[in-house]
Amino acid sequence: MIAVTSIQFAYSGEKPFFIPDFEIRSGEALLVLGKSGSGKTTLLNIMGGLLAPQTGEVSIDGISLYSMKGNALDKFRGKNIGIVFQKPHILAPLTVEENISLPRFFVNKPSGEKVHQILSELGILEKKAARVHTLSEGEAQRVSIARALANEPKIILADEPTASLDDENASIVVNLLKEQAKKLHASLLIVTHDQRIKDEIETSITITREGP
Ligand SMILES: Nc1ncnc2c1ncn2[C@@H]1O[C@H](COP(=O)(O)OP(=O)(O)OP(=O)(O)O)[C@@H](O)[C@H]1O
Repeated sequence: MIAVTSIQFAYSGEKPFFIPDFEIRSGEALLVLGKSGSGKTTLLNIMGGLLAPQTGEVSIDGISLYSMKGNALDKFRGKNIGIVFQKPHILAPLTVEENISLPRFFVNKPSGEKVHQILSELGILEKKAARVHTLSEGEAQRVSIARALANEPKIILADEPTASLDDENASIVVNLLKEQAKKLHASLLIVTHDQRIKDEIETSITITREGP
């Protein structure tokens, strides 16, 4: 479970964001909606341990994220949080399989079978030896999801995962995220302004720059 409490955040010299308190229990999903510039990616980065708020707390299973710093925070993030970025951050010189193995390598977990299982569940096993530039956008997004899931995280954060996808691929990607979150008993947060996702995930909050 992830809980966001009393967060205050402003980029230097800018006006603050209004971030409501909320929690996402294990196995549950939440959509964060809001116009462009409302602070959705900012919120995701705060929840992912990438951007410390000025005040307030993000806690994961009772552990306060920002009570940790530097290496300890990086390790905790690597082990517990899977982030699907807006643009797939996949490493071009590596194959699909190597890209998915990397996060496991960093936390000293063996790859092999687990990586095959994830690739197979996401329907990209036959692409395991492929280089990233040979993939379609839908496939690249699935690789990106596979990489976020590689360490079987407790928290899955996805930033506009369907933005560049057609209806069919958008639906496949959302359902994969939902299924995997259920299976891992993880909390899933999807940040989006894609109206198509609203039909797939019922619970949502909307953030605005002006506040309530
Ligand atoms: N590092 C930064 N320094 C200063 N301002 C920033 C920084 N990153 C983002 N911003 C500003 O903060 C606001 C919110 O950005 P953010 O990316 O969180 O919005 P968003 O809701 O995710 O937008 P979109 O839907 O377009 O991705 C924007 O006005 C943006 O220009």
